[in-house]
Amino acid sequence: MIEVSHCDLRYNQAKSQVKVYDNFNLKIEQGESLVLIGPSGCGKSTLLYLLSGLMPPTGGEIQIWGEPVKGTRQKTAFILQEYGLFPWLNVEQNVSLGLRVRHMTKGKYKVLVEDMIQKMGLGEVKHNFPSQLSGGQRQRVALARALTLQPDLLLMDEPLSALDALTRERLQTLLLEIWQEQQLTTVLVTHSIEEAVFLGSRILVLLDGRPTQVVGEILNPLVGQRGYRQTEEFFRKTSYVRSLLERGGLDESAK
Ligand SMILES: Nc1ncnc2c1ncn2[C@@H]1O[C@H](COP(=O)(O)OP(=O)(O)OP(=O)(O)O)[C@@H](O)[C@H]1O
Repeated sequence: MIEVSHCDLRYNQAKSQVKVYDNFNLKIEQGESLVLIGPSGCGKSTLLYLLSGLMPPTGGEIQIWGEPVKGTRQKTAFILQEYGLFPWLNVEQNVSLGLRVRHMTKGKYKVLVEDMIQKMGLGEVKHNFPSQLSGGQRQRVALARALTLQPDLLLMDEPLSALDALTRERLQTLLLEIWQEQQLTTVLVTHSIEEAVFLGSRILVLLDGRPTQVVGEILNPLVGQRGYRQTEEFFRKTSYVRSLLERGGLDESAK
């Protein structure tokens, strides 16, 4: 289990401090696909940074599988909003980067990288540079690079937001397949209600308060079922998430 216990997080700004998290608690079970949704600035990315170990909490503790997080971990993969690809490396080199950094020999990583490139449908563009790829292809390269490292926790910050609607749906399906096949624990940030309900086995709706509050926690047991997007239950869940977000907005303006 992943446990965020009594965490505080404050940012120093020009003349004040922003208290984003105050005594925040969260548990994530192994194999869950947790989605974070909420208005801009409510603290979604900050929570990912805390889980990644890139940013220590100002108070409290985070444990992953019983181990306190004290900096980044090899088994946590983090996909950022702008893909994080190196423009001077081609697809193959970008995908193999993590393995090379870990000093895996070329003989070993070549096979793994080629497998992943094929799985992600990048075979035809493997010698291309990021500038020669579409947004969807770049996103698949970022995913491929993360997955070659066989993470046990995959964090994603709005990974599909820059894509056109159809490419986005295709990649949502790919993410779902990866999550189901590998029983990966994932935490994904999105602004899209449909994406949250399509991908999240649990959805946390956050409110832009100071500190951040969880205004809704929705279990979504049918996630991953064939044709889920077309069901009444899917529609019901998206309406519910929307109503929580709207109520959050109303509360905010009533302050
Ligand atoms: N490095 C920083 N220094 C100071 N304040 C910050 C810093 N990073 C974020 N903040 C503030 O903390 C709050 C939460 O930011 P965060 O990026 O986590 O929100 P978010 O929900 O991910 O937003 P978005 O949906 O726009 O990406 C915001 O008010 C933001 O202005």
